[in-house]
Amino acid sequence: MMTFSTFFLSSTATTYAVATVLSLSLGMFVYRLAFDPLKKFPGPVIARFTDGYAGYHAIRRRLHLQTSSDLKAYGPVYRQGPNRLVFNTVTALQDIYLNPKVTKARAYKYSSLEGQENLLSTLDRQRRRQKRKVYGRLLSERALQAFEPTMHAETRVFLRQLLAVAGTDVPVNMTPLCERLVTDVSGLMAFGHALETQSKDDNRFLPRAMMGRLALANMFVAWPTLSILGMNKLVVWWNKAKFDAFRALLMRIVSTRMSLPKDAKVDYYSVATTQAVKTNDKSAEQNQQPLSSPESMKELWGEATFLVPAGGMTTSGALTAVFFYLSRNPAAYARLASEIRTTFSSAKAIQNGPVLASCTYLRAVIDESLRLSVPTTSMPWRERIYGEEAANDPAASSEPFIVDGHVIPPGTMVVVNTYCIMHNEEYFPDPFAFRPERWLAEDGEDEKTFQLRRRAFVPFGTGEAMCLGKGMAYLETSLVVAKTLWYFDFYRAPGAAGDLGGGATVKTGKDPARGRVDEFQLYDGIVSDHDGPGLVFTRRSGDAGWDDLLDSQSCDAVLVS
Ligand code: HEM
Repeated sequence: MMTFSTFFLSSTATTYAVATVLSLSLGMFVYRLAFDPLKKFPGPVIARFTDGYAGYHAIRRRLHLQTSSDLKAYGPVYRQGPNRLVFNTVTALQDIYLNPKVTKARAYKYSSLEGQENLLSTLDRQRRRQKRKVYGRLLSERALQAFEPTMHAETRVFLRQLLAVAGTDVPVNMTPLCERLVTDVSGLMAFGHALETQSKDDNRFLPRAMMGRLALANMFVAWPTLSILGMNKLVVWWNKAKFDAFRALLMRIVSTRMSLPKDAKVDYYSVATTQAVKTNDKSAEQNQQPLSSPESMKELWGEATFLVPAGGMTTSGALTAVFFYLSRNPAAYARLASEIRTTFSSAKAIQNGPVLASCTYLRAVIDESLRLSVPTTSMPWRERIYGEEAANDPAASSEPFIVDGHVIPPGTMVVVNTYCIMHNEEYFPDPFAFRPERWLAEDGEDEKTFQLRRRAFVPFGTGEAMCLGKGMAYLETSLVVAKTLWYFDFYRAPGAAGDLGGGATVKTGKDPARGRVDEFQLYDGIVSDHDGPGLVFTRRSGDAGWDDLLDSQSCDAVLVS
């Protein structure tokens, strides 16, 4: 039984605790309202006190939509968290991402769910440069040339699946189909591993598992307090079976590859190890020696958790967006189909080179789809260099950090969101309309306006963390779209199956920001998720040279249920 003295002591302790919390909260409240260096910036009141505002919308996978409507409400700069500012101009892009004294924000470290280190979560600039060098070699033009036959082979499997349903009126959900294609390409590029998700069931959980992880990572970057409170561990524990399966598969891929000689395949593994020797970098060489040690295994697995989704899920977003917009814009569809069918003489002739590059309408369709439904809606937060780096560069620290004419206080994170700037009416009039012609300068527009639009087009980011896979993404998307149009015609499926992927459907619910039926819907994540479109395929008229595909083994397309 509680004695009077223990009751008195505990109630006194409780009173002190409550009083302390209350005064700290009151102090914080007064500071945020009266003395906070960011107090002049507009924004939702709650965002002055907590990252929970952005976190809430990230959890609901609509942070890009909320950011877009907040920018309309508050103007071209607003405060999204206690130390976060969102901008939306091309000058801000330049001031932030092309400033050598600005670096990836510390919030990126929360993108690592299980403590693994990879290019995405690495903050040290020296280490990032080393890692980017390896990725740069893997994704160089020469390496892509060597890898192109693999892309063709995987695309053939994809086309065979379409062939199996062509003419049947059975609707195909393009999301799983495209995800499997790009996951297989990505697995081969990363570790020379045939995941075979297109043709077999075993590893088919992988694309969805990757998407789930990328959504969680995005949530923790938006609201780091969740991670600090250990929610990331709770999420991993709660989804143990899924995390274990994902980890086991990637570990298997990595260890299988490590058991082969490094030059057995042209992939990330061979490039990473060769790089260590070529650079004559002592530490890299030392790292290379114990490649079978757990340390290297851990490092490779960490990189795999970035590389496989970065190389795959992004391109799946691009492909599905192109299929969605083409199926809803008959004039653009007809012009592109004609371009492909008159430029090439056979499906085999569709390959990387000057002829593919001459398909300017194809490129315009891809760019307009990337603009409207960008595969990475996440916020690429940046901040001014800090810590040791800042200490070693006193000149940089003494210069003010200015974005769009605003002096940014130290420790503030700044961002331009790709979805928002690519829907900014100032650069893209009628921003939700699908108009590939924007990219062809066909409407007699002046050069200055056209160039400004190009500067605002940043689906691959800009600056020192800019995408290194841009060439691969354009090549893969161009090959798949061109070959599909070479063999087939496709249409929006009738009924509810045809609504898949657009706004104002059962899936998008009553969210007013998801009311545009002709906008391919994105679900915010480090890589944005999507579903659909639901399409019906037929063999196209004329001689498409079917022999190349007719030797097809059994196919297994993904139908809209
Ligand atoms: C349409 C497809 C793609 C889109 C829209 C896209 C978009 C992006 C964006 C926006 C970034 C910058 C992130 C930031 O600033 O924090 C990025 C970085 C990167 N992407 Fe892509 N990407 C695509 C395809 C690919 C492919 C196929 C690869 C191949 C592996 C790839 C590899 C990378 C790498 C290595 C980085 C650098 C990350 C860093 O330095 O932190 N991407 N990508």
